[in-house]
Amino acid sequence: MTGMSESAEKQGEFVDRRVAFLGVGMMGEALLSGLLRSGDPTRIVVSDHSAERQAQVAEKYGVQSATTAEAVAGATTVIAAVKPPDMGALLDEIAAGLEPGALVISVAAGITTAYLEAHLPEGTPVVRVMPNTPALVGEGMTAISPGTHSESRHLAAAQDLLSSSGTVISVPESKLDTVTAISGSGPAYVFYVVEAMVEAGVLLGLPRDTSTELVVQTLYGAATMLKETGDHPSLLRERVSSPGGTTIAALRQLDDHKVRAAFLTAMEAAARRSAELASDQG
Ligand SMILES: NC(=O)C1=CN([C@@H]2O[C@H](COP(=O)(O)OP(=O)(O)OC[C@H]3O[C@@H](n4cnc5c(N)ncnc54)[C@H](OP(=O)(O)O)[C@@H]3O)[C@@H](O)[C@H]2O)C=CC1
Ligand SMILES: O=C(O)[C@@H]1CCC=N1
Repeated sequence: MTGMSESAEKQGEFVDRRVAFLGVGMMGEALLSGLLRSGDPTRIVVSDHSAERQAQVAEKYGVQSATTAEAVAGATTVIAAVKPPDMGALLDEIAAGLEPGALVISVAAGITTAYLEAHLPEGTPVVRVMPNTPALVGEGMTAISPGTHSESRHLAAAQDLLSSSGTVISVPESKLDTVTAISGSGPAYVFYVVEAMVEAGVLLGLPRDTSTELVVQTLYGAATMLKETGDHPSLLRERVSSPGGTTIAALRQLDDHKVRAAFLTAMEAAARRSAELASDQG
């Protein structure tokens, strides 16, 4: 520990010395990759049920690899990135080995802070977060909510850690199932739309790589316009739709096929499923 972090710790700040990732599947790897954009690989350790996966990720990112117990020993922050049904067993496995004062961050959909706290030693600070996979390229969207024993310094530490992988906002935990439905699962809806548009290009006779380039750059350009101008999407859509033109002809078909309603129903289903995942764990 440096002299500077010692004095920060004495002043009651949360000093993050070692971060353990438990579970480095799709989401764990995305967050790890984001964290390494500003973090020091020597203070990160990864562990996974799959020894092959653990070794592969450790080698790719130049971080330490360890068993779950070894990873947790000495960790000031533990990031639990296993599937919701695996969370209870993981928490029970690590509870006894957690360092006093260690912060536990869970990324699992639906798993509440109350559930996390019930499986960890009394007083453990926990933060429930809902990230998304664009964290892999530093463009993630993460919402965070504190548990009962999480103080502002813990929330700030979680925010600091996750901000290297993109934007971070704080929301009440009651909103996290909705966040999961919108931004957590959101990249999948976007990829689905991209697939459909690429297929349309192929149907209309374009080579697949040309169609893909057209769609991906269009998506990137449209997202950048939304972000940089701050204009309402309806306004931006209207600017593309010439009277009697091509765009309005297509949009009419999307309305006829109730695509907007389908999106609303789909995201309601995702939010409902997130809430069910909590009750599935008892
Ligand atoms: N994928 C996404 O876009 C997002 C996922 N999430 C959340 O992230 C979590 C992980 O999802 P995702 O990365 O997609 O899932 P993955 O299945 O890709 O990754 C989970 C990894 O954890 C391993 N694992 C299971 N139990 C343990 C354990 N006790 N100790 C160490 N490793 C373990 C699994 O190994 P094995 O397969 O061998 O069991 C697997 O390699 C989920 O809770 C999900 O809700 C949140 C936001 C977005
Ligand atoms: O599909 C899931 O359950 C996870 C949570 C959000 C994105 N992927």
